[in-house]
Amino acid sequence: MAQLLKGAPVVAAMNEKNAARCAALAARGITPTLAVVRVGQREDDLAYEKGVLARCGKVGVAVRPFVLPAEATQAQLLEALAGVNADRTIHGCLLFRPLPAGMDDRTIRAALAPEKDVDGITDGSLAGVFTGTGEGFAPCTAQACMEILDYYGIPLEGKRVVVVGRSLVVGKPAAMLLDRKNATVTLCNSRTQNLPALCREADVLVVAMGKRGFIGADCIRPGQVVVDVGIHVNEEGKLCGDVRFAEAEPLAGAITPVPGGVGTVTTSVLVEHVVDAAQRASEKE
Ligand SMILES: NC(=O)C1=CN([C@@H]2O[C@H](COP(=O)(O)OP(=O)(O)OC[C@H]3O[C@@H](n4cnc5c(N)ncnc54)[C@H](OP(=O)(O)O)[C@@H]3O)[C@@H](O)[C@H]2O)C=CC1
Ligand SMILES: Nc1nc(=O)c2c([nH]1)NC[C@@H]1CN(c3ccc(C(=O)N[C@@H](CCC(=O)O)C(=O)O)cc3)C=[N+]21
Repeated sequence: MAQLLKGAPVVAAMNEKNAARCAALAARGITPTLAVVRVGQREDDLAYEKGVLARCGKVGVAVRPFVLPAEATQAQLLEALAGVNADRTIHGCLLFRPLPAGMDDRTIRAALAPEKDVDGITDGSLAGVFTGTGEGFAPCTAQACMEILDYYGIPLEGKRVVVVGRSLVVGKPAAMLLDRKNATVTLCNSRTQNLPALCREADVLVVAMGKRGFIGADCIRPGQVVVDVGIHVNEEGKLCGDVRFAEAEPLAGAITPVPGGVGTVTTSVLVEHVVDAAQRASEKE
């Protein structure tokens, strides 16, 4: 039986801290405020948005939705972002991606003011993750993995960590953050050979490949720590991860469940970044 690395206590601890910091800012007349920019009505955008609204409301972060129709042009989205950038009462911005076909992700990302990039999508934020200088913000999901490992006291220094998936949203920044903890990190991609054997060598296995149930018992060494970042909906309409939980759980030493794991912590990291951004902005005034 593996230890369950549930998100709930991590979220509770982060909520408490975020709420206290919000109250301190409110006493100075500042309401940390997040702009949520969405193009169209994609289902997983809406699911994430719902979680963000609930979590923000709970700790005292205001949310300003900017919703554009699915057929909006790139110029219209750039205009919305310019409005977000110019508005001094907005401290952070969450832009749902992937963007509709026909919009250039790079152009759009570059349009967001780096100091409002609480989701870590601009090159400036990612450079900060790379250099460890603390400028910008790390992508929330990558940081959520770290928050869980930290909360449960999972040792990383000198440990072998295998990260499966190298997207800029999760895998690559997670590898950088793990490296910063002096773990020995192996970063895998779709061309990686002998993935199961490689996975079994890890002390900590982080899975962010976007393939439902891809990781099974053949990839797990008894006692391993498994962090499952994947979020999918199965045939029964239930949330599940990239890891086949029923197979992995009896082998693993500790494992994050889906639902109730990394995904729940992601929103708390986002909220923390908004509070950080509001605090930084207030210190500049
Ligand atoms: N918990 C949360 O809050 C969040 C969860 N997610 C979930 O995390 C998962 C990953 O998301 P994201 O990073 O955006 O996904 P992407 O599709 O952008 O990236 C997937 C990565 O996995 C790699 N990969 C795919 N197949 C294999 C394979 N057979 N062996 C090794 N590597 C492979 C790809 O390699 P290559 O580069 O070679 O193509 C790629 O680097 C998804 O399930 C998503 O829903 C995402 C964001 C937030
Ligand atoms: N710029 C950007 N950043 C994202 O992080 C991003 C995005 N765009 N576009 C959409 C996808 C999808 N995504 C989800 C995250 C959590 C849940 C989710 O269901 N969360 C539950 C918990 C899930 C669980 O229990 O594991 C919750 O917050 O309560 C769903 C979807 C983020 N995304």
